[in-house]
Amino acid sequence: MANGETMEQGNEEAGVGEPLISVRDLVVGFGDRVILDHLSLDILRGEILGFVGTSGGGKSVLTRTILGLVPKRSGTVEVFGQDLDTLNEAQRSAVERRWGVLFQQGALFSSLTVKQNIQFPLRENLKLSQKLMDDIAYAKIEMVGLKCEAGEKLPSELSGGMIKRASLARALALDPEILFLDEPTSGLDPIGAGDFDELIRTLQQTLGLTVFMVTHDLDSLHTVCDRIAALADGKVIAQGPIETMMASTHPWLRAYFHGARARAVRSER
Ligand SMILES: Nc1ncnc2c1ncn2[C@@H]1O[C@H](COP(=O)(O)OP(=O)(O)OP(=O)(O)O)[C@@H](O)[C@H]1O
Repeated sequence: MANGETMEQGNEEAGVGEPLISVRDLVVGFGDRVILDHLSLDILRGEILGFVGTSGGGKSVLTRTILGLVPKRSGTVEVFGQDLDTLNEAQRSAVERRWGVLFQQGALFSSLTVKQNIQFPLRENLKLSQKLMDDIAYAKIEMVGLKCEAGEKLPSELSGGMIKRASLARALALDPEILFLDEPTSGLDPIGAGDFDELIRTLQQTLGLTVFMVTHDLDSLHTVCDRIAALADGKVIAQGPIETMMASTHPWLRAYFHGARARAVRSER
């Protein structure tokens, strides 16, 4: 949070909806290391929230904790107004169907074609005819800007950018309301990264998605994020639109948003 700013003020500033995900007082650690130390954060309906922080600071750990993949020591995580700890298995699966995840490495199944990868969550969660599953897979392939021939290819036959798009298509298979993206543009050249950012923005606007995006990419932060939250020392130290982050006096934020790389990005814009 910027100096003296409350979370509510930050939300109003961004002009977006109510919290879809609320994290309160979250503590996560491994052995005697505390990674997230009483962290609180809201992800608001309809926004693209960029999440930045030092390398190894716990950005992926937060994502994985929200998704229920890492146990927490204390605190609460509410998704769609429900505390995941209080849900039974069926209720939890129902919540999980409402989010899509794009992990850093894409994580496609290497022995399945793109089409089969996209159909994997459909098979796991729904009973659909093969024809309908094919129609859905090709609709998602088109949605992410791939040619329909890509559906028959194995991940090893795709470029890095195509793998990102195919992984995104799989994350969209169940028409999620919220997308979690872990460094979606890492490994892409600047043009590929810019195209991918544009795709995320278009999908967010046309599908009404909420997006939580862990990123180091200053271009993405400037061009597609409605709000940014910054993690340091296990806590969210600032959040708000890019202007709020740029105006922060916190040393890490100053170095990040005003350092040599940041100046280079701004001069290109
Ligand atoms: N399962 C685990 N067991 C032990 N330590 C872990 C585990 N998962 C993550 N960590 C540690 O937690 C810390 C935070 O990791 P995390 O991957 O969340 O960082 P990050 O902010 O996403 O970093 P980067 O920007 O480099 O991807 C790291 O020191 C990591 O080694």
